[in-house]
Amino acid sequence: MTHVLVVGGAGYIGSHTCLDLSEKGFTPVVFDNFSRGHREFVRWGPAEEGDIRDAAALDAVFARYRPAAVVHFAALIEVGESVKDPLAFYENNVAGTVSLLQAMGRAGCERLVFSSTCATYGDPVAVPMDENHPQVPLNPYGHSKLMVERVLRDLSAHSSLRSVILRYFNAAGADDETRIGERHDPETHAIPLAIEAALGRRARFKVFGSDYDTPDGTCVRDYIHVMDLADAHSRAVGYLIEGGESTALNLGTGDGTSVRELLGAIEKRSGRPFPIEEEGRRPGDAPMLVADNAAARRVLGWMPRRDLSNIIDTAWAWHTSSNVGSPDQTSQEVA
Ligand SMILES: NC(=O)c1ccc[n+]([C@@H]2O[C@H](COP(=O)([O-])OP(=O)(O)OC[C@H]3O[C@@H](n4cnc5c(N)ncnc54)[C@H](O)[C@@H]3O)[C@@H](O)[C@H]2O)c1
Ligand SMILES: O=c1ccn([C@@H]2O[C@H](COP(=O)(O)OP(=O)(O)O[C@H]3O[C@H](CO)[C@H](O)[C@H](O)[C@H]3O)[C@@H](O)[C@H]2O)c(=O)[nH]1
Repeated sequence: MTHVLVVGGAGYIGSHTCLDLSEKGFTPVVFDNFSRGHREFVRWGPAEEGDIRDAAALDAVFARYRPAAVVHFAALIEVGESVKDPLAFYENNVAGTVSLLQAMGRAGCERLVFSSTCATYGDPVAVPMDENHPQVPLNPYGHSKLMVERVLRDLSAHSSLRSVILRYFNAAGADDETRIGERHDPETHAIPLAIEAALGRRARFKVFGSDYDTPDGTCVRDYIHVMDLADAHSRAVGYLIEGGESTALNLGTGDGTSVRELLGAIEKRSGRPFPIEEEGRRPGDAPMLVADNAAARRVLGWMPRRDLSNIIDTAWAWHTSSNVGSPDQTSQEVA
């Protein structure tokens, strides 16, 4: 039985990765402090409650399961929160990851897959963006991820640790069977917010900026299905087990969708027009983020298999299922 330690595995992308790892014959062991994750999302292996800043808790889990690799999702992820409280992000995302890496060192575990983000690139100087695009983050969240990338590059050069850094573009969609799905609290992501507006759970959808230098004036993003992301993580684990070298890879589809196009697609799927309001720009938003995914295709033999309509179908199915729970209402209250 090959155990993979999935740190932050009770969260959105981590839980879908556990599903994919188990389908590929691994046993995912979730290590999570449940600060943002959900106990009912841990379904494909054991759950261990603990914090990555707690060395003793980490040592106990490494001793118990002797994982072949670690997949590390645990982080604070909300850009707005990072601007309000940068130190919380450096403590959790940077110091927490250093603590995890130290525990891996003590346990002799030398393979890590790390969740990074296109937010490390900042404002695009070329679209689509490949992995050599300059990395100039626009906020503390992006900086915290870039700092960990730096640490991992140093460890790859000067220790026996090997890592695959995965830079996701916009994760979206849900498990086909609606067992798990996207549940952030508070929710800030465009697709769940628009679906909740279509369902009448929020009063309206606010478009953050319609004066960008993009075809329709709204921001363009590369939405990638969470199960495509999950598949890439399982492949990255296999790649490291087979002796692959440290690398950093973009995970996106290569297709851009504007906020307006996204809202049109969600209205079409739901059959329910919903109120849309134009707001000012949200600080820290880049106008256009689209991936060049050639490296991930080449190195992992990966390719995205699902398109925007599958993303919206599975997200819609999740939000209309009984498993969705009760979404937080603080970011766009029902009037
Ligand atoms: N959602 C996206 O679109 C997106 C895009 C790019 C990158 N990412 C990255 O992917 C990762 C997962 O994102 P997500 O959307 O699944 O977030 P999420 O909040 O749903 O999951 C994060 C999980 O980590 C856990 N966690 C946080 N701090 C911890 C700590 N100190 N110790 C133990 N567990 C801790 C939380 O409880 C939660 O279960 C994050 O690292 C995020 O930065 C996400
Ligand atoms: O209520 C909303 C929410 C979002 N948007 C727009 O929709 C697009 C997508 O926004 P999301 O918040 O869904 O996603 P981001 O591109 O901001 O976020 C992505 O990049 C972030 C860093 O910038 C984090 O990594 C985050 O986890 C990841 O989903 C953006 O242009 C945003 O301005 C709106 O118009 N209204």
